[in-house]
Amino acid sequence: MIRVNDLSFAYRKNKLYERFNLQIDEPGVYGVFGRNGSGKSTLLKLLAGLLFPRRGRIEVRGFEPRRRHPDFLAQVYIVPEEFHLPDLSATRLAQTQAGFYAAFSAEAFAEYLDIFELSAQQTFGQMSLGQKKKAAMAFALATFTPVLLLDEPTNGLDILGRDQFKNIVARPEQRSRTILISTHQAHDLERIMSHILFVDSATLALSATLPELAAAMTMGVAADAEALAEVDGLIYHEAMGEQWAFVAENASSTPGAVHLELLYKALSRNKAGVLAALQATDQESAHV
Ligand SMILES: Nc1ncnc2c1ncn2[C@@H]1O[C@H](COP(=O)(O)OP(=O)(O)OP(=O)(O)O)[C@@H](O)[C@H]1O
Repeated sequence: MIRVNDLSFAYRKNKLYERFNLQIDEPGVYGVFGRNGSGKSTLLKLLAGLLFPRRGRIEVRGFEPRRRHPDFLAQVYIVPEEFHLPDLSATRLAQTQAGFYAAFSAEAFAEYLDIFELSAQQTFGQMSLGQKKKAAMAFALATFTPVLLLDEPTNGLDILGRDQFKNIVARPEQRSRTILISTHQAHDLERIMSHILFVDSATLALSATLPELAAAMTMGVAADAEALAEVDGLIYHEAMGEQWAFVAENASSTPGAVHLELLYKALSRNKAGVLAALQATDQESAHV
């Protein structure tokens, strides 16, 4: 469905991706993580055909995004972190733009606006920043394009708005889509993610499902240094007052707890340890 082979991309002399590979074959909610400036927004724009690779090949649902074929544009919807909405009401937006997306659902749009507590008649010019973001998201989610790319979707949303967003993404009608979400709100969004992608140093450092991560690692809090010393296979730990948060290899056959913020820190500080844990479970399951 999405294939990136040997991608190189640079903004003038600023090399961002070098021999980058990514393969996505199944629908799901993919969390795209990485440090500031690691290239998450750039990756989403490359997949949407808004930027062009310098080298390598990108394929999304059989199309090369850079060609911007109309059939490709009808299948992929992106909400960049910064976007512009014309000064229209939601109703008018649907009338003017829904026609581009064959599976757009006016009923779902109305329902999502309702969940976000927005009026379909109010114009975007009269909305706050967070309300505009919700309106853009409601439209994007109602397009039902097979591929949906959301850059920092919960930035600027209040606590209830974040819950509303999560509830919509988790609804059954969204399940057949491939949704890529670039975010730093790991803790906030971990409940809805099925896969994790981690971009680091111009490469894809990690691509795993949540069950794979839970089989390979466990994450939690040890009451004190003594308790931490008893944790086998430590990959990462950090002080939290008297307590210690940790990521460790999961030696048991029951899934460990996954906390994406801790995983993110472990990947940033000890990528080799995380990858070794994943590889170890890979080999174990290959022997079953
Ligand atoms: N239009 C541009 N022109 C030149 N350089 C750019 C441009 N957009 C981004 N960059 C640079 O490319 C790098 C990656 O930017 P990008 O926005 O893709 O990162 P990101 O992972 O989404 O970051 P953040 O987490 O801060 O949103 C950064 O070093 C940034 O300065």
